[in-house]
Amino acid sequence: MNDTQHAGAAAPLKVEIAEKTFRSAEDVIIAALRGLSFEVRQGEFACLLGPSGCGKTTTLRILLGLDREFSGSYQLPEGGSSRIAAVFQEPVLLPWRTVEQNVRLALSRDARDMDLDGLFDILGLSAMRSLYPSELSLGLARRAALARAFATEPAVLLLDEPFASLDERTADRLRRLLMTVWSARPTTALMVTHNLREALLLADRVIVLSSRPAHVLGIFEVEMARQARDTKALDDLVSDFRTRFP
Ligand SMILES: Nc1ncnc2c1ncn2[C@@H]1O[C@H](COP(=O)(O)OP(=O)(O)OP(=O)(O)O)[C@@H](O)[C@H]1O
Repeated sequence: MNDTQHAGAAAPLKVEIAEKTFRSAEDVIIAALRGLSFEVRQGEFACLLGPSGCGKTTTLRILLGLDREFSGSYQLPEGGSSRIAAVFQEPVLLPWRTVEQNVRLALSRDARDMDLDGLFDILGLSAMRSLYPSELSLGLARRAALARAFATEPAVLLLDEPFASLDERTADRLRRLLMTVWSARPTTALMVTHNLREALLLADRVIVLSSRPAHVLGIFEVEMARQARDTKALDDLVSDFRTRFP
């Protein structure tokens, strides 16, 4: 049994998943999540950090309404022109539409003509608006996917390892672009990652998950201002983190 509630814009994203199981091809029951409970406050950037296969993507799929076979409940804040936006590892762009058309198609009809200059500018996409997805590098395609997600001004933004399989320089540039666009348009955000440094660079709070079946081991608050998180500061944050979560 599950239950989805919608709360006011100031309400947190609240997750209370009692259990989520899968049945394997060999008919074995696999418990992916058990007693998973956490909140993301309004306007906060949180990371879900956990080992490979612990149930992170499963959690996002439940929040996106793509998987309703679980016991428990969750509550999504409301607001924005769309309630929820998602950015996945693979930026699912329509190949026969330009970058700009891909972004505008995500908008509600009455917002289709909105001014997107500022958003394209922040993401360094101004010169790529009329390109087609096949003409974009992987990094540019991810930027287009971020533009599409932020353009809808969602009440919640879910990101599933959006920088995976990029070379480290491109990934780092994109992380910084994400922070610039997020700071310009603060949005309640939950990002899945298994990259500790990435989580400590981006997040206000890191929600640390156990191995499968996932539950919360603890919360690591990153109290340092984002501009101060340079290489040395990140090394210190990593060692603080390792002291708490060996
Ligand atoms: N449709 C499915 N059928 C059976 N088992 C599944 C299914 N989807 C996920 N699982 C299993 O549930 C567990 C959690 O999977 P999930 O993809 O949520 O993990 P994850 O934390 O996102 O992993 P990663 O970091 O490697 O992407 C894994 O053991 C996975 O094999």
